[in-house]
Amino acid sequence: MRIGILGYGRFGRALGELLHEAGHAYRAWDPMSGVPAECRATDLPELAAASEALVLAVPIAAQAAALASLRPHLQPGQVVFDVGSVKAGPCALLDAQLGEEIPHTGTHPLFGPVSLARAERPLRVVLCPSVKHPAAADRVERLFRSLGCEVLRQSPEDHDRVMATTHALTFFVAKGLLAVGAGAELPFTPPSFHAIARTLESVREDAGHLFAALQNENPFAAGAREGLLEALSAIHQSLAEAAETGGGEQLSIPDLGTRSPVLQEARDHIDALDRELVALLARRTELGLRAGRAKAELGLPVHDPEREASQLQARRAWADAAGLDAQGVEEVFRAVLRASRSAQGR
Ligand SMILES: O=C(O)C(=O)C[C@]1(C(=O)O)C=C[C@@H](O)C=C1
Repeated sequence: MRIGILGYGRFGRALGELLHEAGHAYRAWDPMSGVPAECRATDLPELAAASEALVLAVPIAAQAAALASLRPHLQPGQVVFDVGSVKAGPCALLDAQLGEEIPHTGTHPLFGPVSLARAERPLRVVLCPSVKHPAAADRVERLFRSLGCEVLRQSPEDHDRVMATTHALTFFVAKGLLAVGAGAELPFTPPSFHAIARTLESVREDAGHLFAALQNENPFAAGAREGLLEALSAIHQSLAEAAETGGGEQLSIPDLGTRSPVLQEARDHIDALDRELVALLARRTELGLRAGRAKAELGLPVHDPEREASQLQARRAWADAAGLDAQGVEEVFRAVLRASRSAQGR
C-alpha cells in the first residue's frame, strides 16, 4: 500500500521508519519540518495523488486545518486515518469533513518515537471505526497488522474514557512530580521511584502539544483529574489525622492473605523476573534486526567478531562489578549473540 504522511514531526517520522522497515513505500509532506528528499512530496496535491492511504499525523489542534486543505485532493478510492491520542473530537471531525464520500477511520497507536526507538513490544493500536465506513477500518487494520501491531477496536468515547484515567492522569501526575523537583538530578533514588522516573523521562521528551491535547481534548480528562485530586486529598487528610491521633489503622496496607512459604514466594519472583528477561530478549532481538538491516544497507556481514569481542569484554566487567561469575555471564551472552545472529540470518 502506498502511504502518504501528512505531518512529519517526531511521530510522523517514526511511523515512516516503521513503514519502511515493513517494506511499505511512503511519502511525506510537512510545511514546517524537513522531510528527507527521498520521501518528500512536492506539495499536498502531489502527496494525495501518490497515496492509497493518507495519515493525518499533525497535532490535534492542527487537524481541522490540515484536513480542510487535504479534502479537495482526495478521491473515494483512498482511505484517511488520524493517529491522535484522543479520539472523540478527531473521529467527529473526520466524519464531518469526509462524510460518506471519503473512507476514513480514527486510530491511536499506543506507541511513539521513544518506545519505537527502544524496540518495545508489543505494538498496539486502538482503532475507532467510522460507522459510515466499516471497510476502511478493515483496510487500516490490515495495514497496522502488516507492521506487526496488535489492533483493538473501540468506540471513540470508550477509548477516551480509558485514556483519561491512564494516559492523561499519568502525564498529570508526572507534570506534578516534575514541578516539585522529582525529575531533577538527585544523588540517589530508591527502587520504588525507578518505574516512575522512566515515565518522567518520557513526559519530558514528549512534544509539548501532546500534554495540552491529552488534557484539553479528551472530554473525560478534567473529571479524571478532579477524581484523582479528591482521592489524594482524602489520603492526605487521613495521614494528617493519623499523625495527630497516633493511630495508623486506616492507613494499614490491606491484608494480602496467608503469607506464601519462602520457597513459593522466591519462585514467584523468579518467574516474574524471567518473564521480564524474555520480554527484554524480544526487544534485544528487534534491535539486533535493526542493526542487521543497517549493516545490510552498508554491505556488511551479519557477524561482527570485533564488536562481539568488545561486547563480551564489557559484559564480563559488568558481571565483575555486580559480584557475579564473569565466565558464567559471558556464556549467557555468547548464547544471546548466537541467537541474535541467527535471527538476523532468518
Ligand atoms: O551490532 C551489530 O552489528 C549487530 O548485528 C548486533 C549483534 C548483537 O546482537 O549485539 C549481533 C551480531 C553481531 O555479530 C554483533 C552484535
